[in-house]
Amino acid sequence: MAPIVSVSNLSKTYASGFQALKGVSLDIEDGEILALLGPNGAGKTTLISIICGIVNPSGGKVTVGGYDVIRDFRQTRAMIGLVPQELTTDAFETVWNTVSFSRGLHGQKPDPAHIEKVLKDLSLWDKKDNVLRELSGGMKRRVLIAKALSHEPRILFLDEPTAGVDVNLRKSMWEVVERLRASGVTIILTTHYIEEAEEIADRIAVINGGEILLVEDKAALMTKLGRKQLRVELAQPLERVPDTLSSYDLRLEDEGHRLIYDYDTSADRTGITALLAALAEAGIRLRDISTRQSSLEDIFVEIVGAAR
Ligand SMILES: Nc1ncnc2c1ncn2[C@@H]1O[C@H](COP(=O)(O)OP(=O)(O)OP(=O)(O)O)[C@@H](O)[C@H]1O
Repeated sequence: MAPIVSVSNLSKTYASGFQALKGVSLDIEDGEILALLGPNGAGKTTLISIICGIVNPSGGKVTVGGYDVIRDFRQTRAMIGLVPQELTTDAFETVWNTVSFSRGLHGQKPDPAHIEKVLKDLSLWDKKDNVLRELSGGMKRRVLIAKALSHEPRILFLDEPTAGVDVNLRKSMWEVVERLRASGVTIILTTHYIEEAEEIADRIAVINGGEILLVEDKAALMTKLGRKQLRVELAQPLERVPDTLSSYDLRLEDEGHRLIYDYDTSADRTGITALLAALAEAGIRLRDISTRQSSLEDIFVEIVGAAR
């Protein structure tokens, strides 16, 4: 099936001369939840702003549902709902009017039944006649989601949805996201919380310095999570890994004081027994041994660090 969003060789240089995106290519599948993970300033907001038609690219191409985001702006914008980081709506407008107006802005005919459903789904129904400035921060965030869903988009972008949000709201937001996914909506969320990506995403893309470093199924990343590391502290530092141990994929750390061996806990043979025997045979004396489970956090730090 053709991807619902296709980004190819996208670049963005801001007027200041800063290059925020450097040849980004990414396909987003219909119906998936993709987490776009990256540190501050990585280019996440720039990327989704271009897909949503808010920021113009400097080069490259983006299609949404087969339409070009620049040439066919109306069609692509109608398919997309965007939940921005901050609320910029009129503080004196009511919840009902704000959300209904948003539907109209996207060229859709009024549909009070749909607006009612969206407000009920987001537990905002009893606040429908309140003006926005009377709402708590968490409720305002839910209004942002309601606005983004007002025109029944096929694709929903959530930019840092849980920054500064309490645990309860976070949970209820994930329930909403799950329901939307079940109804066939494609969801892209940006975050720098790794646990968040781990919890909810089907696929994870890591972006840093305006470049996509990795796009992978979460399940595949989880397999990497299943990997462990044997850390051998040496009595005497080694300058390099001896040739007799070259059949093992070993790394030296801490100026030769530590040997690192990565192994798969689910494999029939981890290779640990043979490795320890080989170390003894090579006359290498050990001071200590420990094992460590790698996490998505480690993988993230590793790939972002390696790219620097
Ligand atoms: N209008 C602009 N003019 C100049 N530089 C900009 C502009 N908007 C963003 N940038 C720069 O582009 C880079 C990427 O910004 P972007 O907002 O896309 O990052 P982000 O990954 O969303 O970060 P965060 O996690 O902090 O929201 C940053 O270095 C930022 O300073």
